[in-house]
Amino acid sequence: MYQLTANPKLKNIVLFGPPGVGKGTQAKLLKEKYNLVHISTGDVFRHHIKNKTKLGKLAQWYMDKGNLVPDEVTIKMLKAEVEKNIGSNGFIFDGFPRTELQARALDKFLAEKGEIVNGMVALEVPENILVERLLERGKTSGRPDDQDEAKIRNRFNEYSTKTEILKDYYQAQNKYFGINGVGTIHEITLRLSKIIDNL
Ligand SMILES: Nc1ncnc2c1ncn2[C@@H]1O[C@H](COP(=O)(O)OP(=O)(O)O)[C@@H](O)[C@H]1O
Repeated sequence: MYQLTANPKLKNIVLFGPPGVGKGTQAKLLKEKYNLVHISTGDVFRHHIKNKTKLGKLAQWYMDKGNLVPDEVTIKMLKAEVEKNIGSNGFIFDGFPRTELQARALDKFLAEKGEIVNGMVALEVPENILVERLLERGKTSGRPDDQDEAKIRNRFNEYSTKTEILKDYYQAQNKYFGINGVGTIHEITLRLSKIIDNL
């Protein structure tokens, strides 16, 4: 039903996968290729933390522990980011939704605008490789949540208990597309593009 009202040129993509899987790297490349607006909830929160806003202070309390920021706060922030970019070709959501409540909120919010999530593209990489990657990133990223193995493990725990089920949520709508996330950056961009081209 939503298909009829949605602008066929618009593409709203959810880039999905566990911490450290390479969503940020790929989102930046795909954003250029498809002329989409990239919204990384992690980046937006870090921006608020850097600028010491009220939202930043609140988010930091959760992020520093490797916990998810509460849904209510995250959804409000995400909506504001979308509103700032109305009229774009579409969005790449990176790090959102991360809970079923967020996914429902996104569907509802987009439907109000006559839009849909066209597809969730997921990068799949084994967890042991990811922990190594995150610790490596922690040496240069300056991110406190990348520097401590206990925090990293907690992020995976949040992922497996709250986020992973979104695979089922989108699969039920025939919108889940998983790809192997091990390979060169270029190989992975090609794998993702093949899916996006057919959405
Ligand atoms: N959609 C979201 N819901 C709740 N918390 C979020 C969300 N997106 C980001 N965060 C918070 O920001 C942190 C870092 O996010 P991000 O940079 O996307 O990390 P990662 O590399 O772990 O995928 C998360 O661990 C979480 O605390």
